[in-house]
Amino acid sequence: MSVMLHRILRPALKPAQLLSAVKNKQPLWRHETLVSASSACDATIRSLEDCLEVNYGGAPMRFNYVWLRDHCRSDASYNSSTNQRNLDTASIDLSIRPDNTTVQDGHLVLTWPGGHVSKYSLSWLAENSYEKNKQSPIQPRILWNSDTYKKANIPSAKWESFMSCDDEVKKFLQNYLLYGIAFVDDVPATVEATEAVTQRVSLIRETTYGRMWCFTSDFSRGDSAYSQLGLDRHTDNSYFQEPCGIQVFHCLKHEGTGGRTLLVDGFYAAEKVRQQSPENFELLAKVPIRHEYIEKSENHRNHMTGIGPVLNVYPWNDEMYMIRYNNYDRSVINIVPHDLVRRWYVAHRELTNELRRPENELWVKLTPGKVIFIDNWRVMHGRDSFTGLRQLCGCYLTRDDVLSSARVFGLQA
Ligand SMILES: C[N+](C)(C)CCCC[C@H](N)C(=O)O
Ligand SMILES: O=C(O)CCC(=O)C(=O)O
Ligand SMILES: [Fe+2]
Repeated sequence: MSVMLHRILRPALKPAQLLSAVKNKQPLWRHETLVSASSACDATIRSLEDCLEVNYGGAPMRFNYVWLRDHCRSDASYNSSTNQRNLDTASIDLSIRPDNTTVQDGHLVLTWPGGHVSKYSLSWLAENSYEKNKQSPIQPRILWNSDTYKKANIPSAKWESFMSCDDEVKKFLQNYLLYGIAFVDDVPATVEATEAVTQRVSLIRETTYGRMWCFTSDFSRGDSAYSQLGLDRHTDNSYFQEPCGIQVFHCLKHEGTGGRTLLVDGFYAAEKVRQQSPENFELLAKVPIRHEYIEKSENHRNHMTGIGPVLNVYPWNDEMYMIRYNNYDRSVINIVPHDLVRRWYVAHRELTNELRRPENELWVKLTPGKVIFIDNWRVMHGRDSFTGLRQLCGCYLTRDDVLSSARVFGLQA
């Protein structure tokens, strides 16, 4: 491939400095090197003062020199079989600049002072540039209310194919990532089959409630879930520092009335608050709230607390990643000054009003055979009060493990 090198010479020094520079053998000119490669993967490169500008297709991309040295993919710098860095980042001169810059066969090739050569494929650079990534969310989602969810007509996975076909699990995970809920139908109404379905997705997270749990309204634990009472929308484990990422439910039996499951997209409601009153959104994203689970019975002793804002937002792009909303388990507010407390209640009321809009409520009756996976960092669940024997089994999963499964399938998560 032919590579054309154009040197654009620009005075780097003021005339008065020139003389001493000559004496001290310093470079007189700062080089802005334009490298244009005439091939299918045309790229032009400009060396700027503190970064390299790469024009390759889309918008110009800028890469800091230390970043480039740090992200060198040569064997000495990076172990490509473990995908781990070998290079000690602290050994890089923070004012490093390459001595030579070229484009060869779709690669940017840099020669560093001392002779080390780094090669980066242009497509890898484009994929990993700030310019490419600044626009996209960490996790793409489709926020919903009852109507839009129903209209989307998302198919449930089916037990048979789910258990035998990876592609079925991939489709299921894609729906789960986008909507925060997903269903598997025709599952045998047993704890074992529920466990098997879950394990197709990921690891089960054991908690104080057990690994696989099966519960009914017997007050076996100190929590209203173990009653026949209706439960308002909430997320579980708000009293964990890291609430479980997923909740799995399978209703194995119900001989009675009521007991439908309520689902509400918490992010949909919170986005409404963000649009209507950014200051309330900010309060919900900043004010620390404690949740607590205190259990003191013959068989169980627990005292868990989790502290964090109701809305958890990535600080670099304001994207929401977790909502912690459970009015039952919310603990004493005692680390917030009174005037902020007043404003927080106003913000909390606005969010609650949004969460309670009937058009945001998706009601489903869980029946034997239907397993639901709920994103417990996003979608709230609740239930009608009920009569009769109702047996629910399920488990929790850790979010990291589920997202890992999704990425292994090539999904963005
Ligand atoms: C699901 N399972 C019945 C096992 C536990 C229920 C835990 C309920 C608790 N109030 C919470 O919101 O975390
Ligand atoms: O009984 C139900 O449908 C759900 C109860 C509940 O909120 C829970 O177990 O986390
Ligand atoms: Fe719950």
